[in-house]
Amino acid sequence: MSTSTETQNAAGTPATEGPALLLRDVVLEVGDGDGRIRALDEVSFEVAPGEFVAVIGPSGAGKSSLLAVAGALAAPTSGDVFALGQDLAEVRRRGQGALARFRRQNLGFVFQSGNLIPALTAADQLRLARRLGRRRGESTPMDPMPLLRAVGMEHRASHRPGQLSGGERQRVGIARGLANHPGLLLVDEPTAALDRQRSQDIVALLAAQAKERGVATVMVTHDHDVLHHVDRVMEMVDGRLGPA
Ligand SMILES: Nc1ncnc2c1ncn2[C@@H]1O[C@H](COP(=O)(O)OP(=O)(O)OP(=O)(O)O)[C@@H](O)[C@H]1O
Repeated sequence: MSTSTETQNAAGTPATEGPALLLRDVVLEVGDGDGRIRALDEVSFEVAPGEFVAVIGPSGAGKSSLLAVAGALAAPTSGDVFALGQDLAEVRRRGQGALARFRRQNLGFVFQSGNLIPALTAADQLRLARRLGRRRGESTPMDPMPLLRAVGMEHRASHRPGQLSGGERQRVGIARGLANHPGLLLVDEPTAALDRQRSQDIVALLAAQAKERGVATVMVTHDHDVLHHVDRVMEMVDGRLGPA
């Protein structure tokens, strides 16, 4: 079910007047028995449509856990998570299939080193993502070229990941993350495998896409040199999130 403010745009993506991501008093406990810890400790967090937020913090602070909860990959122990106006607990109650569909159709993920499928060309990475995220009644094959052009990779459309540089793979990974017109893009350490200049280019690209497409973007990073590209920096320490 959706919140009362929700409408559907032409692409079928839920569009809300409220935040693209809302976490309220979220606790995530992980591990067993005595080893049980709070990876997220009463986290409250809002991201507006088109806003680009960086999350920094030491190793083990809970940054990946935050992305997992926001991306419907992990259920919080307590607290509420709304993505694009949808209560993820409610989507989860409809079953794993509904949850996976919601994720594929509405959320985008970008991983550390692109995480591309080795056998597919850059264009086919996007086509596959689009197919997997397609909504009922949508059948038109996707033209991957506009998106590849947007990330400066049109000239590499028929290259496979093994024929691309680290920065190029990351660009294709970003294009793939945007293939289903997500309202929320979750990005995990996008510059980990890149040199300084490429890191700047990639994060500038994410910032431009957030603004052009109105996609709320949450980026976990250790790279303090790229923070001038984002709208807001949050810091995670021992499972607690606050302004940096
Ligand atoms: N499945 C799990 N079982 C037990 N402990 C876990 C599990 N997942 C995460 N943790 C613990 O939860 C805490 C938060 O982990 P998380 O991966 O979210 O941190 P992080 O800030 O992303 O770290 P890094 O920057 O090193 O990737 C850590 O102490 C981690 O060891």
